[in-house]
Amino acid sequence: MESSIVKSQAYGKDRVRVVRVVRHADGWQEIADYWVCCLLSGDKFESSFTKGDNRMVVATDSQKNTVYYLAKTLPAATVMVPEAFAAEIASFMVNKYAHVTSCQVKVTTKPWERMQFVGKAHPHSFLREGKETRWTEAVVTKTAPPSASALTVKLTSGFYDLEVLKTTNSSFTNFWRDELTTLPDMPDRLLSTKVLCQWQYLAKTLDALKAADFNAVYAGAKRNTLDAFANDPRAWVNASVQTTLYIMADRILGEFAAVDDVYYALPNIHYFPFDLTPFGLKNLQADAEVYMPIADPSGYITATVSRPPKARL
Ligand SMILES: O=c1[nH]c(=O)c2[nH]c(=O)[nH]c2[nH]1
Repeated sequence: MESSIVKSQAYGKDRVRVVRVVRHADGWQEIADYWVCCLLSGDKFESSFTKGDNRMVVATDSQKNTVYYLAKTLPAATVMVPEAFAAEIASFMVNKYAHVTSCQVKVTTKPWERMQFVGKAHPHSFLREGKETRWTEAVVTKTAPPSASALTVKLTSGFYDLEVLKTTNSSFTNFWRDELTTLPDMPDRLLSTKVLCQWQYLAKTLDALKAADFNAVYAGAKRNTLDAFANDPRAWVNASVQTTLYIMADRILGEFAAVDDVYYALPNIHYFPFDLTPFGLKNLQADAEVYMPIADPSGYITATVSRPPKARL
């Protein structure tokens, strides 16, 4: 047992709940509401796993305190953008502790929407809609530990649980057929999915990342997801989930040069027309009007899409 080696380790605090309010002089207020996960790694922590030696362990309680400390002391504009906040927390940790070689910070948020009254935005009241969850993860690593002079950053952002449904313009036909096939061609069907979308930023330094407009990319990823799903005619010709996924990702890469690749996981939440022929009613294929949603099992279509090698800088 004692000869076993620790292949990898990371420890810290998960689900740190922090709410930051920004109060402007004219009464306009903003809110950010986060769950933060902060994890540290470094060889010096190995003995805490293998030898019960905690001397180098920065308590997870102190890591939690740091998140609140930075939420107060960083510029408000940084704290209000999840990507910027995550990258700053991770850099702070690797800069402050020589024995921390890498820090991974994940910030998750269910955004509060500002209330609107007769088209007028309320200055300080918000509404939580049951919409998608936004998250980001910054991993800051020292390239020449213990010095923090050279840092690389891997920044990934995304959203999940964006539920969508369309009642036509989806199909699944001409698929492989053999003795195990029972599904008929579906030239027109309901399509419903719970979108998970994530993208990686091309830039690998904190300075280069500062140029990216993270909120615009997030809004654009969501807009392209919805627009491809509902409106892109390319997704109607051979309108499988696979085709729809590729078009969504291709549009994001086309719009945002800062994005290196895009990953989607799209469950195909089946809505099957209910067979009413025993009651003398036509409800299949072109006659379908009454459906039975099937929670389990669902299809599950995933892909990571990037630019062709020559198009990457
Ligand atoms: O869009 C789809 N892709 C599939 O791979 C598949 N398989 C299936 O049974 N239905 C569907 N729909």
